[in-house]
Amino acid sequence: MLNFIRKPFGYEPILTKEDLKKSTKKKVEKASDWKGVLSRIWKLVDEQRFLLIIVLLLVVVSSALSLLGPYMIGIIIDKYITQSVFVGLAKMIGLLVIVYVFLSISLYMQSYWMIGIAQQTIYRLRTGLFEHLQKLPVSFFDKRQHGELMSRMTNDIENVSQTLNSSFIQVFSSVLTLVGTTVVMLLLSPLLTAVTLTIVPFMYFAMRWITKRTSKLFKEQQQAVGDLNGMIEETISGQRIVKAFSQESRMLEEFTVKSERLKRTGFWALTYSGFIPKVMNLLNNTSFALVAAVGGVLAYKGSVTIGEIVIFTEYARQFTRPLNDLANQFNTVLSAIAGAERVFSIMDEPAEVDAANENKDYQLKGNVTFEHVTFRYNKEDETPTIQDVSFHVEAGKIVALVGATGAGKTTIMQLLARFYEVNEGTILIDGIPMENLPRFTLRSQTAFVLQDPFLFEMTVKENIRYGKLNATDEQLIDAAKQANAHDFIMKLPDGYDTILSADGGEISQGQKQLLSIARALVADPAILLLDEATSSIDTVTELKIQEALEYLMEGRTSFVIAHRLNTVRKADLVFVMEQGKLIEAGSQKDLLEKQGTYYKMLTNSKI
Ligand SMILES: Nc1ncnc2c1ncn2[C@@H]1O[C@H](COP(=O)(O)OP(=O)(O)OP(=O)(O)O)[C@@H](O)[C@H]1O
Repeated sequence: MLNFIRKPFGYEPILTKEDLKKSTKKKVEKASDWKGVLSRIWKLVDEQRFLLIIVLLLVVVSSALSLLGPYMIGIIIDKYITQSVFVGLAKMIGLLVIVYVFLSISLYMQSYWMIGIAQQTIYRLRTGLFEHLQKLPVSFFDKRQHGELMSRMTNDIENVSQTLNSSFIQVFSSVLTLVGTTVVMLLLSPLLTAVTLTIVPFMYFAMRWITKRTSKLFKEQQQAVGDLNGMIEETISGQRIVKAFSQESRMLEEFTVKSERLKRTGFWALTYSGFIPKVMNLLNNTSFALVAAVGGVLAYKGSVTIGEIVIFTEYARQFTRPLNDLANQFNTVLSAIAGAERVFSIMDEPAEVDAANENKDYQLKGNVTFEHVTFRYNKEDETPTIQDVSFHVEAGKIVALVGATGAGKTTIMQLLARFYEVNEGTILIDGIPMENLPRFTLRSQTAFVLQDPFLFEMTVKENIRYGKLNATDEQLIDAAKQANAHDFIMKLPDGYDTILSADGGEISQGQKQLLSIARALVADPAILLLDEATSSIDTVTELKIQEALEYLMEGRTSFVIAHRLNTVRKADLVFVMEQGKLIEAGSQKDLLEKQGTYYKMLTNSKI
C-alpha cells in the first residue's frame, strides 16, 4: 500500500534530494531595468492612460466594497438579528445587496476596460516590433537564431499580454485587500487578528514546499514537451529520410522513451500542483476554526460580539486569497517584465537608415563599379571576407563569378544588394556612391534568383507578384510564360490560384526556380543577382531554366555565380575569386589565353 502511494502506477518520483537542493537556488528571471521597462509600457498605453487611471480607481472601489460586505454582515447580526429589529434588518440587507451589485459591476467594468487597454497596448507593441524587424539590417538576423526571434514575437509578447490582461489588476487589488483587511481587523480586535495571522507562516512554508517541487517539475515537463515536439517536427519534415533508411521502428522506440518521460513528469507536476488548493483549503478551514474557537471564548467573556466573529471569519477567508494570488502572480509579473525588456532591446537595435533621399526616383541603368572594396562580416575578423576588390561592369553585361567554395562570391552579391555595408572603399551604381541611393530605390530595381528560392504560403499568382505588387494579372501570366513556368502552373489543381506551402513542397526544385525567374521578370530589374543551381535537375527542366534565364538576363547587368561551363561561356566577363580577392577578371577568351587560375580550374574540371 505504502509503495503504491510512493510509486502510483509504477511512476518513480522523479525528484531526488539533489534535484530539490538545486531547485532551491532557482533564480527568477528579472529585468535589469524594470523601471525603464514600465515607463516604456506606460508610453505604449498612450491615449488610454486616462482609462487606466479609472480602472485603478475602480480597483480601489471594489477592494473597499469587498471589505464593506462582511463588515455589514457583522452589523446586521449584532444590531438587527440578535435584537430582532426587522425593518432595519430589511433595510440593511437591501443595502448589502446594493453593495454586492456595485462590487460586481465594478469588477466587471475594470476587467472589461483593462482587457481593452491591454489588447490595444499589446497591439502597439507587437506591430512596433514587427515594423522594427523589417527595418533591421541582414547582419542583425545573422547573429540571432530564428527560433529566438520567433519566441520574442510570440512568447514574450504573450507573457506581457497575460500580465496586462489580468495579473496587473490582480496584484494591485491583492495588495489593497491585504492592507485593508489587516487594518480593519486590527481595529476590531488585535487578538483575533493575531489568531488569523497564525496561518501565514504555515501557508508560506507549505507553498514553498510545493512550489519548490512544482517549478522543477513544470520545467522538466516543458523540456519533455519541447523534446517531443522537436522530434515530431524532425520526423515529419525528414519523413522521406526516415523511410529511405528504414528507421521507422527506431524512431518509434525513441518517441516512446520521450513520451514516457512526458507522462511521468506530467503526472508528478499535476499531482504536486494539485496539492496547492487542497492545502490552502485546509489552512483556511483551520484558521476559520481557530477564529471561531478563540472568538467563541472571547464572546463568552463579552469582549467581542458574534457579529465581530463573523466579520473575522469572513476576513480570514479574504485574507488567504490575495496572499495566494500574490505568490502566484509574482513570478509571472517578473518574467513578463523581463520578456518586455527583451522585446524593447530588439526595438533599440539600430535600423537601416538612408542618409540620402535625393535619388529616390532614380532609374538604374546598371553600371556597377567596385573601388578598393574591403568587407568583414564581423569587425573583429582578422582577414577580411572581401579584400581590396576593384572592377567596373558596363550596364547590360553578364558577369560570371567563379571560385572555390567560401571564396566570397555570394558576399559580392550581398554587398551589391547593400545587405551589408562595406568597411573600406566604395561601390558605385551608375557612378553614384551606393550610400547616396535610398535602399528601396536600389533593391526595387535589383532582383535575386537563388538556388533554393523562398516561396511564401500564398497562391502561385501572389508568389510571382511579390516582385512587383502593382503588376496586373496579364503581366504575371506573361512573365510566367517567358519564364517557361506557365505550362506547369496550368497543370496545378487551381492553376495560378493554387496555394503553395511555405517550403513549396508540392512543386519540384526546378519548378521553384522557374517561379522565382518569373518573379524576377515581373520586377523588371536593372541588376540581376543569380545563384545558379548546383543540384541536378532533369534535362528538360534544366533546358527550360537555361532558356528562361537567358531571356531574363537580356539587357540587364547580371552577376551569376556560375556552376556550369555553358553559363561561363555565355558571360561577357569572368571574375575569378580566391580567398576574398578578385584574382583574375576578363573575357573567357582572355583568361584562357592567360593560362592562369581560371585556365587551371577549367583543365582540372573545377567548373
Ligand atoms: N553571414 C555571415 N557571417 C559571417 N561569415 C560569413 C557569412 N556569410 C558567409 N560568411 C563567410 O564568408 C566567406 C565567404 O562566403 P561566401 O558565401 O561569400 O562564399 P562563396 O564563394 O559564395 O561560397 P559558395 O560557393 O560555397 O557559396 C566564407 O568563409 C563564409 O564562411
